[in-house]
Amino acid sequence: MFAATRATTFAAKRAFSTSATNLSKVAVLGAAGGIGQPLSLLLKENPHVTHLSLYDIVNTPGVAADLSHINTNSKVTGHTAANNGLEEALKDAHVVVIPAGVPRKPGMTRDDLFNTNASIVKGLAEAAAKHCPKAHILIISNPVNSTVPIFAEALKKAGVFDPKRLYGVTTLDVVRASRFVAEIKNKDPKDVKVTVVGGHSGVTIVPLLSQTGLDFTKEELDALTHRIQFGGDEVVKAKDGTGSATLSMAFAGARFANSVLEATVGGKKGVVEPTFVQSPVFADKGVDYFSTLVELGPNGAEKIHGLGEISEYEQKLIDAALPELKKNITKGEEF
Ligand SMILES: NC(=O)C1=CN([C@@H]2O[C@H](COP(=O)(O)OP(=O)(O)OC[C@H]3O[C@@H](n4cnc5c(N)ncnc54)[C@H](O)[C@@H]3O)[C@@H](O)[C@H]2O)C=CC1
Ligand SMILES: O=C([O-])CC(=O)C(=O)O
Repeated sequence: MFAATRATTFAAKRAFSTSATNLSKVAVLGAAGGIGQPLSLLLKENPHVTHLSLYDIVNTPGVAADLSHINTNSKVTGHTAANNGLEEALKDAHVVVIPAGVPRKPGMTRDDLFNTNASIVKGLAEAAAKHCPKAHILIISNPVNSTVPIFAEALKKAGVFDPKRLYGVTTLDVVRASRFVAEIKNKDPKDVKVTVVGGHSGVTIVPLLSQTGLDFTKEELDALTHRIQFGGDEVVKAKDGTGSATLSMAFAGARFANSVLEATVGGKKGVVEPTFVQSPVFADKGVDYFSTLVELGPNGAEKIHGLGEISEYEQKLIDAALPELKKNITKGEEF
C-alpha cells in the first residue's frame, strides 16, 4: 500500500546515514486488539520502520511471532506487562501509536469510554514520559478529545511535554469524508481531499466541504456532514456489540504514522495532514487543542494552519463544535 512512497523512502535511506534509519523504532500500545493487529500488519509493511515493538497486556508474543515471519526488513518484538515489558517496548521508540483501551458498544458515546480509557492512557503517558520522552506520540484511544489532553498533562507533569510531538489521530474522519464524498459524486476517492477540522466525536467533527472545489446542494451538505460526523456510529451499529471501526482505523492510523515517519526520518517536505494537536487556532476561546491542517517536518507538528476560508454553513458547525470540545478538553486536563 505504500508503493507510492517507496521510491522516496529508498532514496531517503541512501541520503541519510544509517543512524537516521536506526531512529525508526515504532511501538504500538494495544497491539493485540482489533485495531492494534491490522495496524501492526500495515506498519510491518512500512519501509521506514526498522523495529516494530508490540505491547499489550495480553497476546502480544503470538502477534509478534506471526508478524515476524513477514519478509520485510523490520525486526518485530512482542511485550506484555511481565519483565518490564512496557519499558522494553518504549525504550528508544521514535514513534508510539496508541490504540489501547475499550471500544464503544451501541448506545454509547465516545465520552462514555472516558472512565475506563482515561486511566489506561494516563498510565501509558507516564511510562512514555519516562522511557521515550522524545518520541512522537499518536493517540487513537477514545475519547480522543480528552485522551490527548490527559497525555499532555502527564508529559507536562514529568517536564517532557513537546506539543510538536503529541497528535490525536483524526485521520479516519478524513478517510471517511473522502470516501463518502467520492461515492455521491461518482469520483475516485484518491481525487477527493476533504479537510476535516475540530475534534473526533459527533458535532466536534467539522468537514470543510466548501474547500473541496466541488458543488453540493443543501441536502447533500446536510447528509454528508451528518454521515462524516457520525460515521463511527454506523460501524458500531453494524458490529452490533462486538466493537467499533478497526480495519478502517488501522488503515487511517497507518497512513498517519507513515506521514509522521516520512516527515521526521524520511526527509520528505510538504507533508500536511489534519491532526488534533495543542493549537493556537481557538486558544482565545479557551479551546487549547484543535485539529486543522498541520505541516509535519523533522521535529513533528511544525506549522499549524488556520481554517482558511470557510462558508457560513461551516462557521455554524464550528460554533456548535467549540463548547463541546472545550468541555471534553477540560475534562481530560482535570483528570
Ligand atoms: N481515533 C479514532 O478514530 C478511533 C479510535 N478508536 C478507539 O481505539 C481504541 C481501541 O479500539 P479496538 O482496537 O477496537 O479495541 P480492542 O478492545 O479490540 O483492543 C484494545 C486493546 O487494548 C489493550 N489494552 C487494554 N489496556 C491496556 C493497557 N493498559 N496497555 C496496553 N494495552 C491495553 C487490550 O488488551 C486490547 O488488546 C478504543 O478506545 C476505540 O474507541 C476506534 C476507532 C477509531
Ligand atoms: O466510533 C467509535 O467509537 C470509534 C471511532 O472513533 C470511529 O470509528 O470514528
